[in-house]
Amino acid sequence: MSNGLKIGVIGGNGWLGRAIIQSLLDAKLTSPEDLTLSHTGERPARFEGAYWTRDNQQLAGRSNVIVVSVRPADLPALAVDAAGKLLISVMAGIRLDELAVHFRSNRVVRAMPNAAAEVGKSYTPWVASEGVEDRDRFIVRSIFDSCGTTDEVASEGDIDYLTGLSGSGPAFPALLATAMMKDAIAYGLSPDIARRAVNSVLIGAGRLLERRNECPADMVDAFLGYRGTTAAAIEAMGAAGFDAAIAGGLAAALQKSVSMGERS
Ligand SMILES: NC(=O)c1ccc[n+]([C@@H]2O[C@H](COP(=O)([O-])OP(=O)(O)OC[C@H]3O[C@@H](n4cnc5c(N)ncnc54)[C@H](O)[C@@H]3O)[C@@H](O)[C@H]2O)c1
Ligand code: PRO
Repeated sequence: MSNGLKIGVIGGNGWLGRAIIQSLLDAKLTSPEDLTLSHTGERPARFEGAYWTRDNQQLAGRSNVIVVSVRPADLPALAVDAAGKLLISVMAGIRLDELAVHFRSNRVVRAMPNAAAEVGKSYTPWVASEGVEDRDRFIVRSIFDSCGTTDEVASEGDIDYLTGLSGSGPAFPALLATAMMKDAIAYGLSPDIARRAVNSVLIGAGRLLERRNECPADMVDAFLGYRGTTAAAIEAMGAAGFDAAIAGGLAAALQKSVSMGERS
């Protein structure tokens, strides 16, 4: 990335904003001096050297790329003229055409990172408006590569679907782990042992998938083929409606993403 890229993050003290900023700094994509970050309330004591402001128009004036990381419900109160700037929104549900009108920019990108940006492991799909140029695409890819892996996708419909699948995704293994913890404690294991066992399973399974880089179904098939305790568990979970529960959850997230865009 060339020097001189000035990035502004609106909502820079939020959960996702902080994770993106830390990833940018860790990847040395930008220096703190080239960052302008906005906040509400007291000035945050983090990202030393970055310029913090409560004035989002000032942030726009100091930046050539603006990342909007406020809650969708806070968008109506956020008045910023970003004409001539590349504007990247990570807000769930908010459409490209609304972003273009609201921020007065024809170079807008709608992206959907996830909470694993905090550890540089987000999957971030994005879609761009017609005005987005090749250099803008390079910048968007560089920003989200620094947070993990990224793909430009074909349509906003894909982003709505992926908002549930990968945007919300880190919550789902945590949900599975919580169910496993409850069962272990009901069986009589101590909470400490149960937590260590369950967390190790999640971390180990993630590493296995990462190293083998195979389709998860291949891993499931390998366990089914073994015809032991794991196969017994997989078959019982399937019979109890495991796949249907996942499909229902993803459908609910998709519906919510679409409705958030319609309401705003
Ligand atoms: N957290 C996630 O895992 C995740 C994943 C994907 C997408 N998103 C999207 O990212 C956006 C931010 O989510 P979050 O989880 O970081 O929320 P958050 O509530 O933690 O952070 C939002 C921040 O924006 C600040 N803010 C609100 N209005 C502001 C304004 N006018 N100027 C400056 N700052 C302002 C708030 O004070 C807060 O610090 C949301 O739109 C959400 O849909 C979040
Ligand atoms: N986290 C935000 C939400 O739950 C947006 C996608 C994931 O709404």
